[in-house]
Amino acid sequence: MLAAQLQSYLAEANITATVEQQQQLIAFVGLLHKWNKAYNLTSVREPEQMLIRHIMDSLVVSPHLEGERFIDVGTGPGLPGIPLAILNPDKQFVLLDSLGKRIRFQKQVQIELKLTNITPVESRVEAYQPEQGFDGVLSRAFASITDMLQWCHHLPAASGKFFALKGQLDNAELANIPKNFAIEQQITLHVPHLAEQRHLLLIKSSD
Ligand SMILES: C[S@@+](CC[C@H](N)C(=O)[O-])C[C@H]1O[C@@H](n2cnc3c(N)ncnc32)[C@H](O)[C@@H]1O
Repeated sequence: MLAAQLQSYLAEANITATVEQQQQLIAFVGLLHKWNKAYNLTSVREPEQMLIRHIMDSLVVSPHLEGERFIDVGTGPGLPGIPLAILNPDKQFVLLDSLGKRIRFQKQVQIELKLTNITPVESRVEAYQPEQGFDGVLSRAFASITDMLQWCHHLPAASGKFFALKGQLDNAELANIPKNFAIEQQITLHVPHLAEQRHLLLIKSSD
């Protein structure tokens, strides 16, 4: 049932996934559902809704990713990082969150789904010092754009950018982003069967 739903949502969104990737996505939903009570992972309780609100909402970002190395800041249970890692096995994803129990959940997912391209990290983002800058800094339901840029300015490589997944855009928030950053592109995302507006902001340092 869930597998058929996923297949039709992927077709609607024009996203290609192998049978194995589809199985991994469904298994991820199963683990989110199984461990949600114990780990308090998401307010979305039903697997059918998780498919739309978490899996598809993450996957629609995939066609817009540029580069090989990404960090998902404030990833919680691995959103959008884990669905994107499943769909893009050639890209690497650091999944960072300050809450240990969410990182423990991600490690369990990593083992059960045999994901070799994710690295769960428990840290506050402000304190995290990577050896190398990232091509992309992903965020979803993390912080205001201004706070996110202030806390994460040290993370992208010189050519890297921020990929901020947002709901309804707040004009005041957009107008007030720090002066040394510029919104390069504002993309409207279409998530099958989701009524709410979704946007992806691509932001670059203008220094
Ligand atoms: C609302 S949740 C969003 C989780 C996920 N990105 C999603 O879309 O479902 C925000 C997450 O950010 C984490 N977080 C908040 N401040 C943080 C910080 N300074 N450094 C790292 N993680 C942080 C929280 O622990 C929480 O898991």
